[in-house]
Amino acid sequence: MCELEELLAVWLPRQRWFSGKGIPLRRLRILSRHQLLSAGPEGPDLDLLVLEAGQRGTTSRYQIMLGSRPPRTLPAHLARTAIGVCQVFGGRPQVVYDAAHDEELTALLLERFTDTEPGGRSEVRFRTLPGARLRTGAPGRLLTGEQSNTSLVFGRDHVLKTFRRLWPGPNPDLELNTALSGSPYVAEPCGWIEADLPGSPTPTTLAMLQTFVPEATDGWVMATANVRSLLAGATREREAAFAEEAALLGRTTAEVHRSLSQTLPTDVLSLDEISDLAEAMVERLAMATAEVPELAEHAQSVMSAYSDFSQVDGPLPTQRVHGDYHLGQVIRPERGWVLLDFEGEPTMPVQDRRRLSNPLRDVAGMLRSFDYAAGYLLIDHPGEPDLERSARVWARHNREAFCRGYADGGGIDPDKHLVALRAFEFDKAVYEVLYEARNRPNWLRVPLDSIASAVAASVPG
Ligand SMILES: Nc1ncnc2c1ncn2[C@@H]1O[C@H](COP(=O)(O)OP(=O)(O)O)[C@@H](O)[C@H]1O
Ligand SMILES: O=P(O)(O)O[C@H]1O[C@H](CO)[C@@H](O[C@H]2O[C@H](CO)[C@@H](O)[C@H](O)[C@H]2O)[C@H](O)[C@H]1O
Repeated sequence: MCELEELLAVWLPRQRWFSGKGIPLRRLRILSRHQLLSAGPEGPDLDLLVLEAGQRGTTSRYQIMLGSRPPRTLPAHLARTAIGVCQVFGGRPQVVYDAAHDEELTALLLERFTDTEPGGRSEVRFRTLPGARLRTGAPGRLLTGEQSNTSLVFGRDHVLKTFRRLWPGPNPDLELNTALSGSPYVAEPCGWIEADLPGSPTPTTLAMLQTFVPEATDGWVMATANVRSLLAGATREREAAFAEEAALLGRTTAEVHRSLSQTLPTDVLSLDEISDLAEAMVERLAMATAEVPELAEHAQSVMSAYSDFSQVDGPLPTQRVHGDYHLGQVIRPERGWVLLDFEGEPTMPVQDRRRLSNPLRDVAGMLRSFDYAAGYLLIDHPGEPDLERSARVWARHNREAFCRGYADGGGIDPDKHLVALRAFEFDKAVYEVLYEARNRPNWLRVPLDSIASAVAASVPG
């Protein structure tokens, strides 16, 4: 390992967006380096690095924008982004840092889209979609939050989402947003950055440029504010107002599913394929139970839901879906709900995320999210049965409102497919158990408690 790789090997696993948490990092190497700016001896320089991280026999690729400046010249506000001091690619010692925080450098990324020959033959290409109108000049402000990727907002015009974990080929977020282009329910895509990477026959998407949707509140913030006010004694009218939002979200979801089914391929799962899907759910449960033993006490009941699903009266229609649908993926500007982040579950291999699926998978994701909003607020109120009852009633009302909206909007009626819905919900909750154990252990109770309640609700008597 070179010095820079050694520094990165310590820094990478500590990042919020590193998806291999909990598994030791065995190897790290810089797979490719693309110089985006070299400002001379005083710096700063900007390099786009693709790292290859080896863990437990598998390798994953991550993207970082590496800033470098002469030692002791890193502005104070960037001090906490420093990765270390080392010789960068054989040159003089430099302080290297995560350039996503450096507005002087991120402004340059947007400018690059307007270069007269954005495509060119370079290994990294800045592409724009036909008709996209770009407004440059604003610095790229980093969005903070619980993110799997890193997004930069330019003024009130654009968001550049840089994908941290890279998979070969087009990123599903770009693919689906492009298919939905023109829909009022997505943020209009404007372009993307792609690169030819070693070992990958098709270009890999590095980032996606979208229109910024101003003055929007995220669904998770709205939902948790509503539960919180209810627990603090707010009126039922306030709760009912949010249920209207849940119903509108259901209708919007159905509209988006319909558009996806009209513009991208669809299929039908045979009975054998449904059985295979149930088998994949069983495998995920086994993997999660090995990592989180508390799941074991519910495994039998969850398996029996999967077994019921494997025998449903097929065939089951499939199409491209969101894949990781929850309240944090939807924002609410004045015009109605807007759906974001069609990347699918960030830890799943891209070929699985591109697979056609039944739209009830997304319905189940959102239903889980209403449970989450209620359960999250109960973490700080253990042993308060009245609060728990109110929070659970809140979740039930919003789940019902969402399903009603979904069916009214022309989607499959979730109430008529309870066996499939139950299996998808369990599968999502199992995914969440793994996700929380690896990323936010003090949230682990939220999906575990949901599984326990769903299991208890199915026990006769
Ligand atoms: N086009 C947009 N307009 C307004 N806000 C956005 C836009 N895209 C993303 N955001 C904000 O950034 C957050 C994270 O975006 P998302 O695509 O979900 O990234 P990640 O994959 O990292 O979770 C969203 O929850 C939303 O608050
Ligand atoms: O939005 P991401 O693509 O980063 O999705 C991952 O992180 C989510 C958390 O940020 C996680 O969602 C879970 O927590 C949410 C509240 O923070 C809740 O609304 C979701 O229902 C719950 O699944 C998501 O699972 C994960 O893939």
